[in-house]
Amino acid sequence: MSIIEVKGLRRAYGGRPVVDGISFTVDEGEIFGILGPNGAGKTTTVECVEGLRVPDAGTVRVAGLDPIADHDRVTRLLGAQLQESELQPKLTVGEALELYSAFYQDPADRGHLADRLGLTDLLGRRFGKLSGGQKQRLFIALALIGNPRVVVLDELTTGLDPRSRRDTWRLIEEVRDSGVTVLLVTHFMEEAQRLCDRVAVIDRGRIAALDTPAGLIRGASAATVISFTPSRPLDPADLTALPAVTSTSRDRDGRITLHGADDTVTALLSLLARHSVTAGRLRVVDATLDDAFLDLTAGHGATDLIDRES
Ligand SMILES: Nc1ncnc2c1ncn2[C@@H]1O[C@H](COP(=O)(O)OP(=O)(O)OP(=O)(O)O)[C@@H](O)[C@H]1O
Repeated sequence: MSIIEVKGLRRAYGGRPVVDGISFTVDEGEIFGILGPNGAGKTTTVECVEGLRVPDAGTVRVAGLDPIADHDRVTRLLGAQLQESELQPKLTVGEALELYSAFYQDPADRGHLADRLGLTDLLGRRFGKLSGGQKQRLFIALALIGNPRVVVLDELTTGLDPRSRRDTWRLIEEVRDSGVTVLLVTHFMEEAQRLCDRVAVIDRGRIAALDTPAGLIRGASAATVISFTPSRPLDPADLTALPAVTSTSRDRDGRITLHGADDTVTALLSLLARHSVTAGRLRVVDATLDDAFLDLTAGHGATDLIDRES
């Protein structure tokens, strides 16, 4: 069953459309990812879902409610991650939890929430003294304090070191496992691949693709990446003529990389046999969500988005 429905959403700033007819639904209990290059319209989209921005056109429903007309009811069932600047540096973790729980009629048990998010030992610590990972844990706790059915997390792990990011992923999975639907905006492909049940790739205000991470990879024009160093030079025309090849490149050392499909591998092996060429350090790997993303958003600021850890 869908808990979020977005249909034909449009929003312009100063006459410039930044969200240009976006439609998607999020099923209850899934982690739904929103990916896209900088400025693609991701935050504007989720802010319309949260009722923080008024759409110019289209409809948004959260559990059947209009986030603008039914703002109070939507606020009670949707938890949004705060931005760092929204908390006073002198506020302690315990005070922040107390303050935010006062906004709800039936808040979550603060002690239990602090325990679950590893904040119990930090209750007396001021917000300004927390590490990046500790702040993110507090933001997740504050997003959950009203016992929401949906949480919206917008670039939650940006700026975290790899270990804190992985710890945060585990927490997000636990949140989902507790029955809460997660709408996750991220720039990290590895994060989307690991966490998301489905992903919408937004490019220039429109949905470029919507599928499971595996489906997006399969749908990429080059699902297989082949690299090898031939024992003798090969005719580039023979390589580009291989079935399903979408790109070929050769580096300074003569190593060749082909993007293609399973058929490309078989045909390449026949080509090499026919020319009595051996393939040094032959590697055949599946494309990643990075490859699919770059394919879908070619040339639109996408290079900013590659997970640099990988
Ligand atoms: N209040 C505003 N007034 C004018 N332009 C805005 C406003 N908010 C956002 N924009 C512009 O709208 C476009 C989409 O912004 P949005 O924040 O939705 O993109 P995004 O995909 O979340 O980007 P990023 O990945 O960089 O956070 C950008 O060009 C942005 O500069």
